[in-house]
Amino acid sequence: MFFAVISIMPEMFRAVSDFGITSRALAKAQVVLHTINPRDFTTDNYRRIDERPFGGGPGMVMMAEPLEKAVLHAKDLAREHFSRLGRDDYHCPVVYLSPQGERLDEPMVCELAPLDGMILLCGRYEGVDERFLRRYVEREISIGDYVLTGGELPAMVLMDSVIRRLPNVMQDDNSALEDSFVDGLLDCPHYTKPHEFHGERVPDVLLSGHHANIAKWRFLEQVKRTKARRPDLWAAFTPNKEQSRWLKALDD
Ligand SMILES: NC(=O)c1ccc(NCc2cccc(O)c2)nc1
Repeated sequence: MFFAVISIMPEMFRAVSDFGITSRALAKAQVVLHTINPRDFTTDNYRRIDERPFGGGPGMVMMAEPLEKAVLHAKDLAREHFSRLGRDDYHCPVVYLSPQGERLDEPMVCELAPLDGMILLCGRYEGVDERFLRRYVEREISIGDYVLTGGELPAMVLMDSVIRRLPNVMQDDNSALEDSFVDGLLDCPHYTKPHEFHGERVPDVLLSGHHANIAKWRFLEQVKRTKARRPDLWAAFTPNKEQSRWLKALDD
């Protein structure tokens, strides 16, 4: 998967490129990451990328022109990348991370993971000149209803959530399938060694080796936890046939 991030703080992306599963995905060339600094596309001596907002008000706004040169460069990198793969039919949308965006959730991650790539625009300050956004941005995404000092952490959250769903990236591809939210419920409790921790033992069913009982126990634990913590998810949940049978047993 191809990623190009446009950011005035490209070093922040070492968090993705130098650590963990995302760095391994990069090393195995399952993921390509380019960082592009709009400052490199400025022409004045001060390398200006922001200016005071028209109409007054606090803070600064990111200017359209350096961002335009940066995004056109990102598109060139994408074209080169995919032409090396003999492909010219790729789709690599420009995505802007902002509190005004569509809320990122697991269904959206599943929708984004199959994309050929993404060009991620990380805003800072008060935001970006609207004329640039209207001309170049295809998707605006928010990771939650709060404001951060920049779009870099949201961009890394988005990248991480997508990269872990790529085939052969996780230790066990199934782990991404059994996450919280994947089946519309929160995840069940997990246990591992030691068998006893401050006198608290592991639930017997998990030591029974009886896989059907274990699956049922885990599902019912998911249900209990989702009902208690996320009634909104529980209200939207539609059980499959087997889950409906297990639920009936719960009510009996
Ligand atoms: N919730 C998010 O995904 C998110 C994204 C970015 C961000 N900060 C940069 C920024 C960018 C644009 C406007 C703006 O007001 C702030 N903060 C939070």
